[in-house]
Amino acid sequence: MPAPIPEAAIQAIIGAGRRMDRFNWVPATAGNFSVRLPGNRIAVTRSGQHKGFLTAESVMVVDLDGRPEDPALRPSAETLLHCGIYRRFPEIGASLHGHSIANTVLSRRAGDEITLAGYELLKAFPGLATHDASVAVPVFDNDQDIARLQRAVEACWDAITDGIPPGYLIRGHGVYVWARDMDAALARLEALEFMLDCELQDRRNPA
Ligand SMILES: CSCCC(=O)C(=O)COP(=O)(O)O
Ligand SMILES: [Zn+2]
Repeated sequence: MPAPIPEAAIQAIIGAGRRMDRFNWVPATAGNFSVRLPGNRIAVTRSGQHKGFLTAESVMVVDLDGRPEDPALRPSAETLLHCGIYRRFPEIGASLHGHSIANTVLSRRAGDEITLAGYELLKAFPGLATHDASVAVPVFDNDQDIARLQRAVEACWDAITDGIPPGYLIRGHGVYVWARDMDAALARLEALEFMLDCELQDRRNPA
C-alpha cells in the first residue's frame, strides 16, 4: 500500500493552480505542477485537469522516472520534464509549468534564448543581488516527444558553465520554473512572467 500524499503537498499544488489561473497562465487544461516527496516520490497533477479547479483527486504520485504508483491514473503528459528537474537538482522541491501570453508570444519569436537584463526583479533569481545583471533564459523547440525534449534540456544544462537559470521556455508552448519549495517557485514564476511581459510590451511600443 503506497504512502498517502502529504496534505501540504496537495494544498501547495491546488493553491498554485488557483494563483496561476488568476493571472490567466493556465488557460483550458494548460499547465502542470509538482512537489517532491520523501522517498524519491513526486506529487504531480493528473493530465487534462483545469489547473484553476484542482482537488485532492487531481494529484497523484510518480517516481523519478515518471512511473505512476497507481497505474490506473494518468499523470501530466509533461511529467518527464518535472522528473528531469528533480533528478538534476536534488535541492529542488517544487516545479511549475504555465502557458502565459507573454511566454508563448516571446518564445515563438526568440532564438535559443531570451536575455533579461537590467530588471530589479532579476534579484528574485538565485545568486543575483543587483539589477545590473543579465540572465539568458533557454528556449527549446516544442516537441510532442517529451522524453526527447527532456534530452534537449539536459544537453543545454550540460553545456552551461556559469549557473543554470531557474527556468526555461518551450517555443510557442510555455515556461518551466523550479525552486526549493512551492512559494519560492511561484515567486520565481511571477518575477519571470513580469519581466517577459515587460519585454513583450517593450517590443510592441519601442522607445
Ligand atoms: C491543452 S494544454 C496541452 C498540454 C499541455 O501543454 C499542458 O501543459 C497540460 O498537459 P497535462 O497533461 O499536464 O494536463
Ligand atoms: Zn504545457
